[in-house]
Amino acid sequence: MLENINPTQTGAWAELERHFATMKDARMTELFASDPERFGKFSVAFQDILVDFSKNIITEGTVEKLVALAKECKVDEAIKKMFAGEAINQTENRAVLHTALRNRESVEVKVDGEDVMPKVNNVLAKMKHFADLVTGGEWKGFTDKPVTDIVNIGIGGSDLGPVMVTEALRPYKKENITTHFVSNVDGTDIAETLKKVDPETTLFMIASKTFTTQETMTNAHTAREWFLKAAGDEKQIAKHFVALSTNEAAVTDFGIDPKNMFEFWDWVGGRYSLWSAIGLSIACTIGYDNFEQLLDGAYEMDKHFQEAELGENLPTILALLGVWYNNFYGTESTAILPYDQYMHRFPAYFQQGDMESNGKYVDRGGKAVDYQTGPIIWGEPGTNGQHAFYQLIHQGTKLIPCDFIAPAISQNPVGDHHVKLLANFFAQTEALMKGKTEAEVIAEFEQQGKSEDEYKELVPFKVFQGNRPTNSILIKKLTPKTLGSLIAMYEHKIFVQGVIWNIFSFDQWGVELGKQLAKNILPELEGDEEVNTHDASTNGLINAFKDMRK
Ligand SMILES: O=P(O)(O)OC[C@H]1O[C@](O)(CO)[C@@H](O)[C@@H]1O
Repeated sequence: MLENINPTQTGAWAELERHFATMKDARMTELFASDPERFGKFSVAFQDILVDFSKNIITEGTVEKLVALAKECKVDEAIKKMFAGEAINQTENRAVLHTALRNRESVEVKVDGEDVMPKVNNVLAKMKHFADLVTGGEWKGFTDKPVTDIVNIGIGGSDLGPVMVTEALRPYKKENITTHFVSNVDGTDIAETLKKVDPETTLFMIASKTFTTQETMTNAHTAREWFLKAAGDEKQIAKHFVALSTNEAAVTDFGIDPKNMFEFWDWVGGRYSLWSAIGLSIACTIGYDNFEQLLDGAYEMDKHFQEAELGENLPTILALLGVWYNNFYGTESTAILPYDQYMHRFPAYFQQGDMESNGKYVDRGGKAVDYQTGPIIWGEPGTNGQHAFYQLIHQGTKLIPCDFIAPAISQNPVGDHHVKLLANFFAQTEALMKGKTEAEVIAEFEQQGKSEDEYKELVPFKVFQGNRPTNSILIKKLTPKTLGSLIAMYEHKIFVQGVIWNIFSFDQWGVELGKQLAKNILPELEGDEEVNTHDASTNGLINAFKDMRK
């Protein structure tokens, strides 16, 4: 059980409020000018990852007070409880053990008195065997041809993780396998994918923790019909359909042989499941050895998270900086900006990871909170974002803390692309911090030989206030291992924030209402009768939809 601690009632919070009053007008440029050691003090190197958080509106006192808040909110105890398999997902009475899936030394982890590691390792061994057959061209279809295409059908955590990782690790892709992802219930998604593949050489992975999700089951049934039209015999399903799930009964009902089911367990949250059997599409795309490297990287970060002092602990530091802006500066969103094209789905992945975890207004005591919880997460790869939304980050009225992520070594060292990309990466965080003063704008005009009359009206538009906070996360190279560490770092950041905000980060009741109402509406869309069971807007829209289809 995690304790019910209102963070705003702690001594550390009151201390932070007082401290904020002294910090709200602080300028980062001045903090840098007054401390030549600032970069060293506010950066942490972890293996091939360097996190520089010196471009934040903080002093050593800020960090001390934030760490005191983490301590008062019992973050250290919460970490121990999570890793030990306590049922910290209290509203579902479940342990939270995605960390056991990458527990590479197989240290015993007990759930209800049973060590889960033997079954974790059994599934990993089964995944390895299967992935080796697929990538080795030995898994054959109903006409005895090797599989060339995988279609992963899943949504949310059963889609975004595998999509993000297979995209991020595209340079490690096996040449003989092409992987596709279908998630949306919009028929266009599956229809367009099926146009690209051949039933004789396609393997479908039905990825669903519950095996009841409407979108996934609808797409899975469409794929099954499409396949059977070509194969003509249900017995062939075994060669072309596997299930990644916790629900053996529903998998069997669907017609998939349980021996083609890769199991995981209710203590793996959907948005934390890429490390489990849900990662089978990853293992079959980049090869099992690389999948294992991904697990290794996450495990290294797990150890750091458990062992490092809170003030040196990367996930905790990132979490505390987020709390500082969210709860004291009143920021509403955080941008994740990878300067790596392969990481283009990384922001979307953590949009689910963070917003489904910490988008909660009820605290662990069941009461509505009177402070802000999870931020809005968004982002796009640099430099595309620069030419789209950075204007608002630089000169808008909203303060948006940003994480900039870049590899030092490119997977595609073409000409001078990478140094140009990285020049932008460094320039943006510098510009966001320094801004440009009125005097600098005027000096620039004068250098161009412009008279005061020519420039004076333009000056205010060209001033940048600066003082906009960023973290820079520089990684040596985007490898399976560094990616594993990076993902685990963000996962644990979300966890620490949830503990401090006194919410339950591992349930997602907020997605249920829409699902229920859609179920009620579905039968009403059949037939011609006018619908009048809802509010006037919903009735009006449904009836207009029916009219349009006449
Ligand atoms: O894997 P499942 O059970 O199909 O669920 C898919 C997704 O649906 C949710 O339950 C809600 O959107 C997510 O948490 C989950 O990742």
